[in-house]
Amino acid sequence: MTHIPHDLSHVQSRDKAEILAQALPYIRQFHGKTMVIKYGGNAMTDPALQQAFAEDVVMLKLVGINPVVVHGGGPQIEGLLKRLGKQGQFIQGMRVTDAETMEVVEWVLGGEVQQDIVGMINRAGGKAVGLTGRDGGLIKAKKLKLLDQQDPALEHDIGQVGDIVSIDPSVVKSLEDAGFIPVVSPIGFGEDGESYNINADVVAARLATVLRAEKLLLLTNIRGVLDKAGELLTNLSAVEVDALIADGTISGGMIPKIAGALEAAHSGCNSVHIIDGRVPHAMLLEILSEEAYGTMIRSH
Ligand SMILES: Nc1ncnc2c1ncn2[C@@H]1O[C@H](COP(=O)(O)OP(=O)(O)O)[C@@H](O)[C@H]1O
Ligand SMILES: CC(=O)N[C@@H](CCC(=O)OP(=O)(O)O)C(=O)O
Repeated sequence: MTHIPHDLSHVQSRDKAEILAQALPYIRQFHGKTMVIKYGGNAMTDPALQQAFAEDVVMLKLVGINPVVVHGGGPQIEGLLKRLGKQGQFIQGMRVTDAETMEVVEWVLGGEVQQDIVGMINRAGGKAVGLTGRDGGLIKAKKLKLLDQQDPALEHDIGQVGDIVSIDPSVVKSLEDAGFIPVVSPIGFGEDGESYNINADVVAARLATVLRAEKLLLLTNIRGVLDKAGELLTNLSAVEVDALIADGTISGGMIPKIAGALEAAHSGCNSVHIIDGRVPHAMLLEILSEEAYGTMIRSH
């Protein structure tokens, strides 16, 4: 065992106390505010990180902040599709969703993944409640028209992928007010009750807008948005994002993420960040300390 000299352990506990004390102004500033946290499927693969995530969510609630979790589950959907002998296909970061894939999406997101997260938060001492877009009429959707990025006259048919028509946040607000932590699966419902698969970043961004959330945090499996040389871009505006998409620096799953982030920033969400969910307690550090993490998306 390493011996810690008395004076050094003293310094360490003083540092710890300072870190805790630093949180006070943030707790005061954010008390009573709503924060939407997108928990990406890639960020939830490690059990120790899952535990840290659940503890952070409970901690936020206990200090008077209202976290609303929107979860993904892309890799988990991919896993079940593979077992069924199907190969997933994506266009502009959106999964091509035929009827069978839609069934898998509903099982995996609305069932397994949602209930895992609800269970983890509850074991950490919170009171989480799982919702899909059907519950309380939360997410109304219609079929997404996906236009080709190069030729907008060309439309891609990607099946049952949803475009959000409206969000009725009353069920989320009632749960928040009653002390619960809503955990939302990104599944929307159409006029005839048909289900739609919606990218979780898009749902998180729209929910943050409708709830007038103080913050939108998108937890993913990368440090933030990177440039061509792999360097972290610490903050980005719409004009800069357009250029990065046009030259191919931003691609795949980062496209809906950044589009959602921009939408939320434009619609008045005070701060929007893409952060690394692989860092233990990344969310807590971003919210309750002066450190800046990941990429901040600016509205101008
Ligand atoms: N410029 C970029 N900077 C960072 N990641 C990028 C960029 N362009 C594409 N990506 C990809 O986007 C991925 C994050 O999106 P995604 O896989 O959908 O994550 P999540 O499951 O968290 O939503 C990264 O792991 C990376 O592979
Ligand atoms: C239309 C579409 O692409 N839907 C996503 C929904 C899950 C998701 O967004 O998961 P991540 O956040 O882990 O990527 C999908 O089927 O993978």
